[in-house]
Amino acid sequence: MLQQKIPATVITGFLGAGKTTLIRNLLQNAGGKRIALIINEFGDLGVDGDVLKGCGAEACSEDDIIELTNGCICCTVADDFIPTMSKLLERENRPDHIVIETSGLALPQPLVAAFNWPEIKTQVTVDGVITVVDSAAVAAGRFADDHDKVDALRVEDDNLDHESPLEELFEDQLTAADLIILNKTDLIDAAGLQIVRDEVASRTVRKPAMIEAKNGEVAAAVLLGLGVGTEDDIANRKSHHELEHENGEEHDHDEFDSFVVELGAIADPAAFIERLKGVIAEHDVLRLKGFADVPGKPLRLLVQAVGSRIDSYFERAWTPGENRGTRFVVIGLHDMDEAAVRAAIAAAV
Ligand SMILES: Nc1nc2c(ncn2[C@@H]2O[C@H](COP(=O)(O)OP(=O)(O)OP(=O)(O)O)[C@@H](O)[C@H]2O)c(=O)[nH]1
Repeated sequence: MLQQKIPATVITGFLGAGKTTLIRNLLQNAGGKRIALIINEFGDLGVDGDVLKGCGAEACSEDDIIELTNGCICCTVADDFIPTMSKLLERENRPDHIVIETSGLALPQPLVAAFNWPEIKTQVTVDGVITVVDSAAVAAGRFADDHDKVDALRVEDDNLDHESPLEELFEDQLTAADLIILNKTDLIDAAGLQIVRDEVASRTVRKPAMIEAKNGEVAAAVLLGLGVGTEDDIANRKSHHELEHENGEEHDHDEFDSFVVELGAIADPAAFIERLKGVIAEHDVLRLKGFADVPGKPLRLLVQAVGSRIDSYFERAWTPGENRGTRFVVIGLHDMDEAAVRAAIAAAV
């Protein structure tokens, strides 16, 4: 008998938009579905996988969480993603649904196109691409901040086809969407939300449905079961890169850079976080996340910065034998001064 194809949902969206938060909520409310999760992160510290392990054990045990850390999923489709999917599909106990969290810097298009590879196409279909949007960042003009500058340059140079890397990526992730989640609505008012709706709508010609959310609280029935089969429509959702390089030139992430900072214990987390806000603003760090060792505390402190908005909470106990320490991944544009940022973060302790 022919096996039914397993539906796979791709969750994308810029750095810090709330993808992991949405998935955590989904795993905790999966309604009996067994979900396999493939997580891809930019930067050498598997924070998202760590945050998700154990949070929805019934829907997704630790074995069902697979981390792809070898670069952005859109560039490692052949070497990483396809072999991972093949292994997953060989398992005796196949999942009901597969959820893939792309890195915040990934283009979803090459990933979705991979579902047309023969070894995948017969067994899995893309249920839909869900793009999570940080509404507060959009309302603050985060993805359009170079607009005037770029427009002015365009007047001088007709050949200019590049927007800012943030803006391009933002549009590419929206272009791929079957459903757009306007997340973080708690951080903006009604007028701000209207600006976000208009801004997001103006950046996609296909006009997928948009729903509002805070803390990624969206019912599993809304997220899963879109039934689109996105892989069959991927030719209509070309990224800027594909439009500009129809000759097949390789896409890369040269515009962005990341590194890991290791520090000693943080004795006064509140003061550290206040100082960190200043460092992030001064150096235009896009994203910082990781765990801190606070002396005298049995739990590790999760620190999450998206721009200079920082959340932190004690997350779980350090396990016996685990190396207590403070480690953060820092992500910024490629011209970020790594040495200066490292020094400034160290000085903030
Ligand atoms: N105020 C507010 N904060 C949110 C909301 N959703 C997520 N966050 C916070 O935003 C930060 C980033 O959330 P994540 O879910 O890790 O974002 P992400 O998209 O997975 O991040 P990357 O994988 O690094 O790209 C965390 O501190 C979350 O607690 C929301 O709706 N409102």
